Amino acid sequence: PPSYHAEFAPLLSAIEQRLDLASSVARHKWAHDIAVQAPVREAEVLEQVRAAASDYGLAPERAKAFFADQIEANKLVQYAMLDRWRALGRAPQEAPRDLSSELRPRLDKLQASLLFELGQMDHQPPMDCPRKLAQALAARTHDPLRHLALVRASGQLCRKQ
Ligand SMILES: O=C(O)C(=O)C[C@]1(C(=O)O)C=C[C@@H](O)C=C1
Repeated sequence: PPSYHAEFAPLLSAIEQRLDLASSVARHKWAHDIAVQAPVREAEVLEQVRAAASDYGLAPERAKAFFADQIEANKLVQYAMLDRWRALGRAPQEAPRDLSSELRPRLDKLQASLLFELGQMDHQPPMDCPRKLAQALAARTHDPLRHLALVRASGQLCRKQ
């Protein structure tokens, strides 16, 4: 049993929780015909994590780079979902959840656990990080989009500098 990559589990779970909101964000953007890219909001998120970084033993630039990857992964999933819905000519029936009153606050709430788990990992970096991470990602999902999103989100995990 591949328990040797268990050390990645808490951080990857936190990453996945944030990615799980991407399709709801895309659903809102489809309903209101809003662009995926929201530069002002991105700058706000990155500034928030820079400011919070030291509470988790992280350098501001490390926290920022990690979150820039989370945002890129989120957009990857959003673009993929919108592409599917355009091809089908419709999105799922579910009522869209509101971006500013519901979804962004939920994304904000996940910041703490992501920074905490990144801090834990950086405090004790796994040996042979890139290979173990790849194995952990492979074991985590068989969904191609989800796998790609996780690869993007963890792109700089093993590169502390
Ligand atoms: O808040 C949004 O509009 C999102 O799409 C979420 C998010 C993020 O991952 O935080 C992703 C893309 C946007 O450019 C800004 C922020």
